[in-house]
Amino acid sequence: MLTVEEYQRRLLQAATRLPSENRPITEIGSLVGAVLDKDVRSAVPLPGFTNSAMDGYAVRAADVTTASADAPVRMTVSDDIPAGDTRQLTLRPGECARIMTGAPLPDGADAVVPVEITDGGLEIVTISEAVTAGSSVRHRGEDVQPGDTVIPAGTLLLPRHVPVLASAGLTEVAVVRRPRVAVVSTGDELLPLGERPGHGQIVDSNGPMLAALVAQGGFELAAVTRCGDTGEAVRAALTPLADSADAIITTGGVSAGAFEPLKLAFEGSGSFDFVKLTMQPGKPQGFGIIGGTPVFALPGNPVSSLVSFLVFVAPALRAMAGRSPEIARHRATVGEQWQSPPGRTQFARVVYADNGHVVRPIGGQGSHVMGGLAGCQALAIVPADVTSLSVGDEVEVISLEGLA
Ligand SMILES: Nc1nc2c(c(=O)[nH]1)N[C@H]1C(S)=C(S)[C@@H](COP(=O)(O)OP(=O)(O)OC[C@H]3O[C@@H](n4cnc5c(N)ncnc54)[C@H](O)[C@@H]3O)O[C@H]1N2
Ligand code: MOO
Repeated sequence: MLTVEEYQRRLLQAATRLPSENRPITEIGSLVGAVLDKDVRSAVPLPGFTNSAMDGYAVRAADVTTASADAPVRMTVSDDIPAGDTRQLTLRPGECARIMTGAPLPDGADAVVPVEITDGGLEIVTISEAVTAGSSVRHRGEDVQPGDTVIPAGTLLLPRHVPVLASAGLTEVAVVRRPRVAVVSTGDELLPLGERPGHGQIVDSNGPMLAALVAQGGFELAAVTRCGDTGEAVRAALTPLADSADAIITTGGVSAGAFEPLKLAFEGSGSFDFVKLTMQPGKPQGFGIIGGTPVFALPGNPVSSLVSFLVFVAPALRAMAGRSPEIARHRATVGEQWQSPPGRTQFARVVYADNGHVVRPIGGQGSHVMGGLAGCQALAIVPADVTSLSVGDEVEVISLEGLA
C-alpha cells in the first residue's frame, strides 16, 4: 500500500508543464485561469492622457487661489469636455471648461474644481473654494510607464489582472497551454443523462461530475464519454483520446472484481500501475501513460472519484498548466467528534459552522452516498495515525464551496 503523499509525488513526476502558446488579446476572457509564460510589459503609458478625476471644471489653479465661500470666484465657461472627447483643447487665461471624469484635461489647465464646490453654472460658474495645482487630475503615465512589467511571468491570470492586460496596448499574450482533459466512465450499468434506469442500471454521474470539476478547476474539456466493461472497449475508447487530449480521467474498473475493465485493458502492459492506497475513500487507483498521455484511472464510487480528482488529478493538471500543484487547504476546529479508520488518511465529509472556522461530520461516510456528498461543504483530512477526532481538535480542510 502507498500513502497519499507517495502517490501524489509519483503522479506529479509524470505531469510535465505544457508548452506556451500566444493567444490574441481579444480572447482575454478565456485567458483567466491560465498562467502567463512571459512578463507582460505595457506598450503604452497609463493613463494614456492626462485627465480629470472628477466631474467639475478644468481650471488654472492660480486663477482660483482666492476663492472662498465669502469671496467666490466667477469664471467664464468656455467649453464642455465629456469623456471620449478627442479634440486637442487649450484653455484660454481666465477661463475654465466644464469637464467630466475621465475626459482629457485641456492644455493650460492644471486642476479640476469638483462640481460640488461650484454653483454648476453653464456659461458663468461661481467657485467657492480654492484648489491646488494637480488637484483631481490623473497624469499621463502616473500608473504605468511604457516598458513597465505590469504582470510577471508565472502569474495565474485572475479577473483582477484583466484591466491592465486589456489596457497595455498588446495584441497577444503568451500563456502556458491549459490541459485538455477527456473523461471516460466505464461500466455496463451506466446510462446517459436523462434516461430512466432499469433494474441493475444507473445513470452515469461520475462523467458529468468530473466534467464540472475539470471546468471549475480552470482546465479544458476534450470529451466526456462512456464505455463498456471489457478491456477491448476501454482500449477502443482511450486510444483515440490519447491523441486529442492532454490527460484522460477514467472512473471504475480498478478494484478487485472479476470484471475490472481498466485492469483487463492495461494490467501487465508495463505502461500502467494499479495500486492500493492507505486512504479512505479512494483506496484503489490506477495510473498509466498511453501514447504519451497520462491516464488517471479513478475508482468508480462517486465520492471516491471526487476525492481522487481533488487529491491526485487536480494537482497534476495544475502542474501541467504551469500552476502550483497544491489545492487550497485551511484549518478548522472540530465541532463534533467522529471516528476515522486506523492506518488510513480519511477525507471526511463535513459541514461548516461559525463561518468555516468549525466543521462537523455529516452522516453516512460511505463512498456511494450521493445525497451525503451533495450535503457536505468540505473534506476534512484526518491523518492515517489519528483514529478519533474530538471536539476542539484542529483539522486541515479542503473547501468544496468555491473554485478549486
Ligand atoms: N473485494 C474488493 N472489493 C472492492 C474493493 C476491494 O479492495 N476489494 N474496493 C472497494 C472500493 S474502496 C472501491 S472505491 C470500489 C472501486 O471500484 P471500481 O473502481 O472497480 O469501480 P466499479 O466497481 O466499476 O464501481 C464501483 C461503484 O461505483 C458505481 N459507479 C461506477 N461508475 C460510475 C459512474 N460513472 N457514475 C455513477 N456511479 C458509478 C458502480 O455502479 C459501483 O456501485 O470497489 C470496492 N470494492
Ligand atoms: O476507497 Mo473506496 O474509494 O472507499 O470507496
